[in-house]
Amino acid sequence: MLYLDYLLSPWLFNVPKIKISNISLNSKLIIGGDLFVAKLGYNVDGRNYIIDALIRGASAVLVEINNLFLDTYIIYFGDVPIIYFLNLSKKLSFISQRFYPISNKLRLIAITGTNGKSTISHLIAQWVVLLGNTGAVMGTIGNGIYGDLCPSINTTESAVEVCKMLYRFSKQKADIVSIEVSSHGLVQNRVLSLPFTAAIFSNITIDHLDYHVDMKRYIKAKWLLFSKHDIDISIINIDDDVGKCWVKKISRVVCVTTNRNLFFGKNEYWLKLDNVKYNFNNTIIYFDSFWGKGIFSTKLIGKFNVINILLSLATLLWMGYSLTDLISTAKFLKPIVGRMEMFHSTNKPTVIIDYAHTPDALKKSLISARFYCKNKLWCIFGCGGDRDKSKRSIMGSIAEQLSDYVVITVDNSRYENPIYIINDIKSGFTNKNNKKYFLDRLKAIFSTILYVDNEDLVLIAGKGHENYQIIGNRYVNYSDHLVVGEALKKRYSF
Ligand SMILES: CC(=O)N[C@H]1[C@@H](OP(=O)(O)OP(=O)(O)OC[C@H]2O[C@@H](n3ccc(=O)[nH]c3=O)[C@H](O)[C@@H]2O)O[C@H](CO)[C@@H](O)[C@@H]1O[C@H](C)C(=O)N[C@@H](C)C(=O)N[C@H](CCC(=O)O)C(=O)O
Ligand SMILES: Nc1ncnc2c1ncn2[C@@H]1O[C@H](COP(=O)(O)OP(=O)(O)OP(=O)(O)O)[C@@H](O)[C@H]1O
Repeated sequence: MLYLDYLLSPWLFNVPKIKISNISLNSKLIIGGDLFVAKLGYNVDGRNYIIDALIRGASAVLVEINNLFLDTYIIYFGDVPIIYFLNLSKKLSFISQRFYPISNKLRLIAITGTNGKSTISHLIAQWVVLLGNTGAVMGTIGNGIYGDLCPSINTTESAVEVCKMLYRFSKQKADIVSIEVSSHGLVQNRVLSLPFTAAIFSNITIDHLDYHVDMKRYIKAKWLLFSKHDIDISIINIDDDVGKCWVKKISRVVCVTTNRNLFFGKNEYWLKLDNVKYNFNNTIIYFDSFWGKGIFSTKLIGKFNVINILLSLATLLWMGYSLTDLISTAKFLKPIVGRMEMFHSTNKPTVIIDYAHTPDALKKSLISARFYCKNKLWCIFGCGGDRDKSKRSIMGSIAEQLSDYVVITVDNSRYENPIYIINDIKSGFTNKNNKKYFLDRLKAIFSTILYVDNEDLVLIAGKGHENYQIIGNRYVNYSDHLVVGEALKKRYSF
């Protein structure tokens, strides 16, 4: 509970003293005493719901406007002030943080990049827990104290929800929160007010061009985290060309690389891979860094997970965790749900479930999968509807080049006809050999697992942890994990 005049005092002085019990962007969630924020939406104009919010008992309304002359103008509906704000989307994170303050002991870590955000954020939270602290995460897999996550709507939730959750984590005495920050989240200022102890950049490759239009604008959106946010240190993957270019423009940075031939100055912060050994059940990592050298083994598999682990390690080292403790606990880090998760049992084919849904992720997961495959490599995947169409044919071409058999199926078709999506993927193929098509994902996976040889490996890409299929606007129960479990159970030993 807070008073409106105090809440808005950095921007306005003539605001009445009214008790506010909560902030909400959605009129449907307003209950008596709440502040309703009516913003210009991408689908609908939130200002159309002001009356709805008032009927439900809103005690004040903030309205986003484009007109400079109306900025900070207040009209009243009975006793309820309706306040016009220019650039409300830029102020909302600050307003929300004033309403939902966090302890200054809570350290926030932002993770951005096309791929690897969930993996890195979960690795950090897990590692922090292994070291005796309380870690929390916010991102695609869910939000909450590590081990007790609630499903998320967005990778990065709205400015209001982010602050609300941090307030809760702060009360739950979390020490560290790792927050996935999407490019949409940056453009929409969802984390603008947050003081980040560290900001991590994993990589940037083609994705989300339906929203950003071209790569230049997509990169510019990601750069917002490092140029317009409050950050103590940037932890940058310099194997990535964009990351390499950015470190020249950032003053406080830890450079992370898998290139052992790179050397760093005495005054630089750095961490590099010295050597790596990939085994069937684990990966052995040798590294060198500003903080010292080390070796550890991890249950995470897949080449790309090496840089994810190194970025997490560099962040925690910079934050003051001991090198010895980090090394001794690394072997307890668990693979992240739906990310290069391998299912292997004797006399049955090996199956990997991976969330790869971008061209680069699919390429890297297929390259990694090949390493664990003794015979033929099968790739089952689809592409999302109403999202970046430009990646579909590229993913088709990658799957054709890097696997022996390709099975195309559906993956969150939303309002698009799945046949058109499949045709877009097909347009990336150079021939018709070794391809199968299924409009039913369950059948695609079930029949493939029953059909393949014991020595084959089936990579199922795209849905990872998701336990639904989005058709139209309906979330229909569906899980790759359950289907794989049933299919492997059903398969008799050859
Ligand atoms: C296109 C887009 O980014 N939309 C995001 C945006 O929604 P919006 O505010 O424009 O929504 P809108 O439907 O036009 O509604 C406008 C306003 O009217 C309000 N309203 C609406 C109906 C009503 O009855 N009453 C009411 O008050 C809404 O609550 C909203 O405040 O702001 C919302 C709050 O932050 C987001 O949840 C929403 O994400 C939608 C669901 C979405 O699908 N976004 C995707 C594209 C996205 O953001 N993806 C990224 C990256 C994911 C990845 O890396 O793969 C993410 O961070 O999730
Ligand atoms: N460092 C990396 N480089 C390239 N690909 C990666 C990397 N890390 C993970 N991937 C691939 O991306 C997929 C998604 O990984 P993860 O969920 O960690 O990324 P994300 O950035 O959170 O994705 P999203 O924002 O879409 O949820 C993985 O299943 C894997 O195929």
